[in-house]
Amino acid sequence: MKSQELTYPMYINGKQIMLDDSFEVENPATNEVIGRVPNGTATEARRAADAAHEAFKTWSKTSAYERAALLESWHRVIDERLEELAVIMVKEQGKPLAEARGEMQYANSFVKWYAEEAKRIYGESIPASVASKRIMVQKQPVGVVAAITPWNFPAAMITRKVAPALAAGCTVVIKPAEQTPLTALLLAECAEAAGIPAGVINVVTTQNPAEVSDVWMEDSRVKKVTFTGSTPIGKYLMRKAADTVKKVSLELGGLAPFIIAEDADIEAAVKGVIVSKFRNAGQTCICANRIFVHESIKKTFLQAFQQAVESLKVGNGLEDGTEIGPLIDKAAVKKVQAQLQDAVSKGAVIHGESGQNMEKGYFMKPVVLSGVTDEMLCMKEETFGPLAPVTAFNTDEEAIERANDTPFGLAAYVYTSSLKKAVTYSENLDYGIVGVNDSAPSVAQAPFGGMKESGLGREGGHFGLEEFLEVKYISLQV
Ligand SMILES: NC(=O)c1ccc[n+]([C@@H]2O[C@H](COP(=O)([O-])OP(=O)(O)OC[C@H]3O[C@@H](n4cnc5c(N)ncnc54)[C@H](O)[C@@H]3O)[C@@H](O)[C@H]2O)c1
Ligand SMILES: N[C@@H](CC=O)C(=O)O
Repeated sequence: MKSQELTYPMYINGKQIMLDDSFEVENPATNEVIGRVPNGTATEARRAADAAHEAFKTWSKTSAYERAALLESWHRVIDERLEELAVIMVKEQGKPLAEARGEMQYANSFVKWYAEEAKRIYGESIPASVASKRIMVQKQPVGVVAAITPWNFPAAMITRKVAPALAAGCTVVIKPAEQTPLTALLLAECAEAAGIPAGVINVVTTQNPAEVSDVWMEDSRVKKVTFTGSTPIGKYLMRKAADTVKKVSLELGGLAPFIIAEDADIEAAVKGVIVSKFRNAGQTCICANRIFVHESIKKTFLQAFQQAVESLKVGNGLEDGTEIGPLIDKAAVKKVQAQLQDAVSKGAVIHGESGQNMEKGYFMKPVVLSGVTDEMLCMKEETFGPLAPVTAFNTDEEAIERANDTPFGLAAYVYTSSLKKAVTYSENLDYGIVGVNDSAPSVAQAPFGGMKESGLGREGGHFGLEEFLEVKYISLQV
């Protein structure tokens, strides 16, 4: 169904670029086309890399204070246009408006934090072994950065990369996900309004991601690729990066265990798991994917959990009170349904109403499953949807072993009232992020990222800035 077909230009070297070929952006709640964007090709990818390369020559030489001031200004403009950004995000991505506002605040917190951090890129002076020498260590920007981002957090996954890159003195070429290009383009418009010079931020929209990214991966002027998305595409980009030995940061898939120990505060655990499991309709890389509950409290937990899940309102993200929006597309719904069918065919039990679709849009009601075993697909593959599989465990050792038995290692959660258990779990879970009695750990100042096949490098905090800096050692004979 078509309603409004405004075409939004992409953004290269401070210019708005339109192409004859464009593609539709769909509202996953209504199936309406909410706009079109240019279908960029290798030509636009090259133009963007040329612009970023040229802009790097001057941007990398600006003072940290100039870059900080421009990032502060970007933060101000985003803040002024926050509601507009949140609404466009709901329309193209589907999340409830309150969550979209929350994402915009989270996204903008990276811009603010790295505006401040730009001024703290310190070098070092190291004592030399002879009196006639001085050892100096400087930090320099790596160069042009290619940023490839997913649809689930259309703003935050961009600012979490671009703000530290700019603070370090790098310039960027961005390829947003084809499902959610509008938020990215609006962020670039805000950057231009903030006075960030032409060529420093470039956005190429495309329906052919490999065509665009291949140009950047083969271009030796692009010194770094920073990617958030699925593990298979992350591995593909890592292989491609090898030819020109680019620096690589990867934020990939997860399979988060959510462990509720026998001494947990059940009410807090239910609240925590609701926040973790159903944020963005379950389409968050750190969403609880596998819920492990101690056998002794399983019955009480399941009852309270089911009751809380039944009260969640599913609907269009722009309607008041909506807590769960649609999934991003038909393929996403099919994937979750396949996991549900697989689990039921292997003996899992559905609690309450099962997850049928609504009339329009890619909606799915949240589903709670019990009697789940580790052989079921939902315990092995990232779900990315509102399916909550619950399994019981008997000892902490068993929970840790089963939680670690996966190639993924992004986020894990444990609810307990014992300090000893909190320490044992957090030290033994092979995950980059562990939330202890905390189901919402993401903040701008902390290192976000995964172990094993969940990624390489960290975003956020001073760790996130170092990913965009080279270390240069200068040996000075005086
Ligand atoms: N670890 C994190 O911080 C984090 C954050 C958000 C999402 N994710 C993960 O992202 C996945 C969901 O996002 P998705 O479905 O958009 O992932 P995806 O890998 O399909 O797409 C991510 C980006 O890669 C692009 N892409 C796809 N094929 C490509 C190719 N051949 N070459 C270059 N680029 C290509 C897409 O256009 C998009 O921009 C989940 O696995 C989720 O866990 C991880
Ligand atoms: N939601 C994550 C990003 C991955 O989906 C975050 O909390 O930053």
